[in-house]
Amino acid sequence: MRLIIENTAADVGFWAAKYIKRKILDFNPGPDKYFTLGLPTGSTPMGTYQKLIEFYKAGKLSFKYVKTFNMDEYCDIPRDHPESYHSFMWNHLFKHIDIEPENAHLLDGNAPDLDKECEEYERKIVQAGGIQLFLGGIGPDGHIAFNEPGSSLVSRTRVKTLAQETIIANARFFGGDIAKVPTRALTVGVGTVMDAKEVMILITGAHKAYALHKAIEGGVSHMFTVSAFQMHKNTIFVCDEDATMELKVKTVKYFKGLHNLHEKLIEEKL
Ligand SMILES: N[C@@H]1[C@@H](O)[C@H](O)[C@@H](COP(=O)(O)O)O[C@@H]1O
Repeated sequence: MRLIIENTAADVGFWAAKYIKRKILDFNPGPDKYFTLGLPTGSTPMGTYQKLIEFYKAGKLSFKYVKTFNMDEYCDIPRDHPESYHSFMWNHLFKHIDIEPENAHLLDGNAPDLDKECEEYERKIVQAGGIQLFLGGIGPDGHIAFNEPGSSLVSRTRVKTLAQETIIANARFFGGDIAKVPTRALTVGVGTVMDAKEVMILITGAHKAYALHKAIEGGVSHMFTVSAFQMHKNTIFVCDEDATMELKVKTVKYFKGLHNLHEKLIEEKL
């Protein structure tokens, strides 16, 4: 595991975007070789998306040969609802870059047969050659995607009922009205994300400090699904100073000592 500690949430977004750019460029995608990127929604990745858009606009990065797979989508709200994850992704990323719309995959939370929709999604990921890099955020209860506490750590894409904590956390996007937050969602499983070649999880803010502590210093537990990534060969956690508040001094010192090594991961190649 790597833990990258940046000063601010904005620095986290910049670091993550530079890492994604570096990975895509190194992969050298083309018509016969698409780079597959897993993506989250939420406020945490917004800075990363903004920087990716800037790279695209500056001609430093293209998404023409990139396929994306989003982690999750609400059920029971229309696709064009302003708070659907479809709307979020189009507004915050896809409409600003050169990705082909058919390459930007999102689950359909209104599909007539939700189980079939989930099975199909898994099949599409396999067909695309698996995910190269899965970007994720976490909920304050340590959930990844919508894998709420108690989710199987080998779960696949499926329908989930949201935990009360998630509904409360997400009410801010629905005018603060808990009754308006959907109670079900489709989500990739922990196992689906674990299959990715690499996983990068962004954690920012003091309100996520306990979650970061549990994610990397606690044991692996299905009650804290992000902890599963302790068992993944290639996981990078990127956090800001505020999120380190519950970590041991020893942990912080160790990873800060690796700063120069971490900078090499995002170095621009000439
Ligand atoms: N399903 C999403 C998660 O994928 C996301 O990581 C989490 C955190 O969101 P935020 O980044 O806004 O804290 O929110 C939702 O629950």
